[in-house]
Amino acid sequence: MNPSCNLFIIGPTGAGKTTIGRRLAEHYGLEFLDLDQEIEQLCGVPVSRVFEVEGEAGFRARESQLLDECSRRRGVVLATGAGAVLDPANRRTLVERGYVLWLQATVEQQLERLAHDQQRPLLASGDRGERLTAMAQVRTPLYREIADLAIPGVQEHVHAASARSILLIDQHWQRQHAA
Ligand SMILES: Nc1ncnc2c1ncn2[C@@H]1O[C@H](COP(=O)(O)OP(=O)(O)O)[C@@H](O)[C@H]1O
Ligand SMILES: O=C(O)C1=C[C@@H](OP(=O)(O)O)[C@@H](O)[C@H](O)C1
Ligand SMILES: [Mg+2]
Repeated sequence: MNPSCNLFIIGPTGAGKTTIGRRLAEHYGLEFLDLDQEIEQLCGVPVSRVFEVEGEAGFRARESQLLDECSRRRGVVLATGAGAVLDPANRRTLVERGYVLWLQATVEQQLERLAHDQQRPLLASGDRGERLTAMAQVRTPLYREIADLAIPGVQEHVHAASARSILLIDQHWQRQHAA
């Protein structure tokens, strides 16, 4: 991977954007940034508190602002939040400023991985399976629209998922440069 290139990670909540993104950054010698963590640093409170105080609209405005700032850097792996693709301007930013990697996950995988997680405000109430299914209906076409490469969600450990992602990225990268 070209060290001046940015790698942007998109995909549904619980797909592993934060966890695997960090490992990809280590592997490629790039800096790791997580959009939610950038928002938490700026606001000094967890994302769930930003939703409580400013509502989803307030959170989205901060997300767009920080996406613009982070994506101007070079040589970063940036894990986005699952809803960052909802804004057309964010989608343009991602396409124009880096290589977009879509980590996929089924609703069953999401439910299992997030079973004990209370940090995702959009999953705090209601039936989680229904909410995740409804989110997927809206967001999957948007992920598809901007992804350079999709990594299928497979039942495996984080370590294996990271190694498989690296293999697929390298193959895709080599094909692009051979062409
Ligand atoms: N490919 C994977 N296989 C198994 N567990 C995973 C995988 N990716 C992530 N996880 C686990 O799922 C949880 C959510 O992962 P996270 O990286 O926060 O997802 P995201 O940032 O996409 O919402 C974490 O506990 C993480 O260890
Ligand atoms: O689905 C969403 O819109 C959100 C996903 C979260 O990130 P993850 O994808 O890391 O869970 C976080 O940005 C916020 O809670 C909103
Ligand atoms: Mg995350």
